[in-house]
Amino acid sequence: MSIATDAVQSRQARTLPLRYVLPKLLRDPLKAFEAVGREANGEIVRVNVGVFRPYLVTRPEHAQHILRDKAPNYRREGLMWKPFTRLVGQGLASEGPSWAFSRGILQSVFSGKNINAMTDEMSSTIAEAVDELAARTKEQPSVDAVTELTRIVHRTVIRVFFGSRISMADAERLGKAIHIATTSIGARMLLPFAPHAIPLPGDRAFARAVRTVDEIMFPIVREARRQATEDGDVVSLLIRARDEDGRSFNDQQVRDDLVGMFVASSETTVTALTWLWAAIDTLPEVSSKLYAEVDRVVGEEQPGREHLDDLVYTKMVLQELLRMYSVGWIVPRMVVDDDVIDGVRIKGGSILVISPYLTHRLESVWDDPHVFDPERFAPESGRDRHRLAYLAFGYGPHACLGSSLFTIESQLIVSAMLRRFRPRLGPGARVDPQVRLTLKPRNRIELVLHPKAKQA
Ligand code: HEM
Repeated sequence: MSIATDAVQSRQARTLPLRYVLPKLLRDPLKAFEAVGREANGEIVRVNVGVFRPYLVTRPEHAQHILRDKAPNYRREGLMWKPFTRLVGQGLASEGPSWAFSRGILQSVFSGKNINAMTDEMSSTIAEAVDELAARTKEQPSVDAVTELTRIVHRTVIRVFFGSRISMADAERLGKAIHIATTSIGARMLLPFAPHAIPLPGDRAFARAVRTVDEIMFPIVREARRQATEDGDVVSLLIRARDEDGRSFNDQQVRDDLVGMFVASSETTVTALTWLWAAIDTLPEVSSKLYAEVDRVVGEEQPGREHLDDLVYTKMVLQELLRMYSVGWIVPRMVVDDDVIDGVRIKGGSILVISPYLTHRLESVWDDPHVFDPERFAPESGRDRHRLAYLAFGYGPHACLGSSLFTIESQLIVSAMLRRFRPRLGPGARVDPQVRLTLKPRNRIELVLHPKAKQA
């Protein structure tokens, strides 16, 4: 389908009124969001949520217009990003030349042979962490999924990012400080117009957490620059990296983008892997196929680079997981100049939200979208789908830089866990998504790590 952009024949977007949205929004925000998606039915609408009326975009063709064809007109900035830059600086979370510089450097670091070296580091770290978990849960197999997956993912990310440049104690402090910073920022993001002179809940915790991050990060970066080694940890890679014009990062930029990547990579991965066990718990056909693949491909070995190509079904399950539980459930943009998309006028200066969560539930795009079915991602299927039918990692100039790292890390974590356990949800565990910066489980998810029987 081509997108008509003719201003003369254009019309206003239909607005879904506050009285329609608000009661549902208060009862259950995600259900309300789904109801809004059904009502919009692929059309571009404005959603009246009181203080502002963002455009909501769900159709793949419309998303392509925004994320790729006219990307410069839809900037990933806006008031809601401002507080975030105090934690991650002016590189990745900004737009324009400083973002392009960061993106160029990071793209060169997170590619090709560096990813292979990172995979080897991840493989041994994950195996160690899961073996420790197995030893700890011998007597008491019931655990909190988020706590244990956070342990595994943080340890892995910290090893890949810092190598041996950080002590265990500082690694733990850093993980905690970044967690506090990202969770205490909520009020500022919800009230983007509030001046900084007016204190908001979370401000002090946020400022303390950022100070802790700086106290840990700057000495590591300075020491790595002084030593100038050829090591493969991300700190060293960032210090050595050059963009196309031969420019390199200063210490502040290394610190900022490391923190940015840590934030982008940790919570997303933990949340996705928490959903996994919940999603397959009631689907014996999916789980037994997954177990059989891991048993056949990995068996008793330590999951590593050599197994990845054969963990095909595991990868399909992860793709389907991010279709149904799109951790990045909305992708917001600021509209720069007036535009017309498919006959609908879009006003410059307004906010527009693309929703992977809703795109992934469009009946016109996906067969039985509410059914968890990894076969949609079988190597031979899905050829007739629009490229942007699947938006889990965004698209265009801002597309996720960590999608391959996520897939590799998750294939390794899932297979390392299935080498030791048959995880099941605890009795009475409820799986209820909650909308935050990412789509998270509302309640504690208890996992029972039944030990896997030894293979004959
Ligand atoms: C479940 C895992 C993940 C999901 C669902 C996810 C999703 C996304 C999405 C939707 C975007 C696009 C945002 C936009 O267009 O505004 C994005 C951007 C980004 N992601 Fe991920 N991501 C994941 C894991 C990772 C990992 C592991 C890393 C790093 C190692 C990472 C690094 C980034 C970065 C740096 C960007 C910003 C790129 C830019 O603005 O140029 N992500 N991610």
